[in-house]
Amino acid sequence: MQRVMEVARERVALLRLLRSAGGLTVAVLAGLAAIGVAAAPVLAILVRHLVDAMVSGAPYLWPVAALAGVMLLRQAGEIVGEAVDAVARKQIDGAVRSRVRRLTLAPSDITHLEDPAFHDLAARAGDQGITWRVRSPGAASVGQVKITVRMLATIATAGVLATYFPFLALTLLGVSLAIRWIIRRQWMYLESVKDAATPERRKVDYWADIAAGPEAGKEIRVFGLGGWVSERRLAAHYAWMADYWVIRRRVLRRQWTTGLLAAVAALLALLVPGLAALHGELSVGELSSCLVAAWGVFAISVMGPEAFDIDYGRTSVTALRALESRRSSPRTGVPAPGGVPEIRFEGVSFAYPGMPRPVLDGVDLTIGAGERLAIVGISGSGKTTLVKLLAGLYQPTSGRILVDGVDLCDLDPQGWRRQLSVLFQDFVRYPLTARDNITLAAPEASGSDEEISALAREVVDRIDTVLWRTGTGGRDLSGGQWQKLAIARVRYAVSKGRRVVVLDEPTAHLDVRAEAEFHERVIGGVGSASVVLISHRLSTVRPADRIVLLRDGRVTEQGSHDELMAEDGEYARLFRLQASRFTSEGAAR
Ligand SMILES: Nc1ncnc2c1ncn2[C@@H]1O[C@H](COP(=O)(O)OP(=O)(O)OP(=O)(O)O)[C@@H](O)[C@H]1O
Repeated sequence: MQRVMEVARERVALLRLLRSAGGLTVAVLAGLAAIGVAAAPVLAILVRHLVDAMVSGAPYLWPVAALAGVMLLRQAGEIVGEAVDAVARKQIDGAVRSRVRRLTLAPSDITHLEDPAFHDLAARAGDQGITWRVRSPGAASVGQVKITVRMLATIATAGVLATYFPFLALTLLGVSLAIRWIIRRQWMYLESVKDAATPERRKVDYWADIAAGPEAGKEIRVFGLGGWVSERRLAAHYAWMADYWVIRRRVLRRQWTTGLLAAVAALLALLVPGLAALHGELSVGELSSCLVAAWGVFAISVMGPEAFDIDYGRTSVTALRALESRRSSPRTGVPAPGGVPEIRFEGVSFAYPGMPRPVLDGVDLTIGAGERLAIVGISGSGKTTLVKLLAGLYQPTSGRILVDGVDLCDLDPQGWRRQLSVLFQDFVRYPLTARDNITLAAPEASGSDEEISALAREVVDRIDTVLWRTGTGGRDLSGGQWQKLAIARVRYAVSKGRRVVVLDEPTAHLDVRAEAEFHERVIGGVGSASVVLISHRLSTVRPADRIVLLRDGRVTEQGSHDELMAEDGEYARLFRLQASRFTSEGAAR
């Protein structure tokens, strides 16, 4: 019973999706549905009048005209229906995809983006691509309309047959629905097998993207990985489909049961009215009507394409519901304090979801208002993670981050981020204009052409140059030019009022001159804002007010460059190691 309720809920949810198709489309669908429901029983009735008139020699012009009219109407309905269905499908699919995108973007942190279960649900909820059927929520929703029409038409046609043979009508309806139920169960089982393999399907998509996308194109060619990538894609495809193929073969072998049931039902549908006509209990017209009606009832046993659309697409609805239920209401909080804040990490620990060991393990650190703080440490010591916590992209597992004494968790995330300007180590190279690549760091503000051009001068002549290598008329930048543009992005955001600047490896791609000028031009140019600078190049961090060394998830050393050198600890050792490589002594070694 619970399962029946669940299926009914799914079906209603599918019909509800129609709201996204727009009023006019739904109205036309409803009109076509009415024609679809009425056509089959009306045809069965008209056939009787036509045949009886012909047999008795009465005029049969009007039954012919009526019959032709209904058939024409049904045919026209099917033609128009194809187009309207396509429109409705597209509108619903578009709406569902937008919904999934909104749900993906809604959380103010990024924990969900690293949860495979979230990605599986998002893949199921969205358009599932084109296999031999279009597997999408729109197709399922339109399919639900069609199946509803078919069911109502079948019941009405069974009603026509029941006026002569109620028991036959009921039996035929029962057997036809049973056949349908069996086939549907088999296909649903198959669909659940495929659904369970969604993580495998994502791997197929990954390998397909790697093979065809521009990102990995260079390495694939230089490493000679073309064949290997194709094999991995194929292997992923087999891993995804292997169980499915085995089970599908088993299901196909079992089709004889439904074939047998169908043969018995067809025999009954022919024999019962036929024998009655032989015994003079039915006129030829009534016999024709019964046969047409019986065939109409029997037709419901055939799983039309819409049934597959529903069973393939209903997983979208279930997944969308699951995504909705995971949605937490957007985090709000108190407005971020005004002015340049003091930021204090108090015993902050953090482990990535699903990871056994914490990356940060009791970090105590204060970033004074207006301070130029550098964070150094070996690769993987947690520098970027600290920045992500500072930006509120993750919550500390324990401990807290205070902004002018207010817990970061209690601050309005959007308001807090309006105070930050972050240049991530893996900053995004947006396939947009140079202007957009700069101004999107402070989308709420507007910048004059002059100021944007001044910021972009070193990189491009025209700020409206499109930086999209695969786009028509676009051009690409070198790694260092992109980094300069990303730095321009930060400077722009600071000019629009950001008060805390975070720079994660901002000079990694810069040439020697640009690196040498970095401190004066970029750090010196941020005015009273605080700066958190992360770099492996210790020459870059040397002028900072304070340098912090992260090790084993904790702050182990801190002080100015001179203080740390005097301390002669890990920082001093790393600094000497780097410096020695530029001295004749180091070069000779
Ligand atoms: N999204 C993630 N999920 C799981 N573990 C992660 C994730 N991001 C980073 N880590 C792990 O956390 C640790 C710290 O990574 P983080 O990027 O903060 O180091 P880092 O000090 O910035 O390194 P680098 O100097 O190389 O940039 C690493 O061991 C890394 O493998």
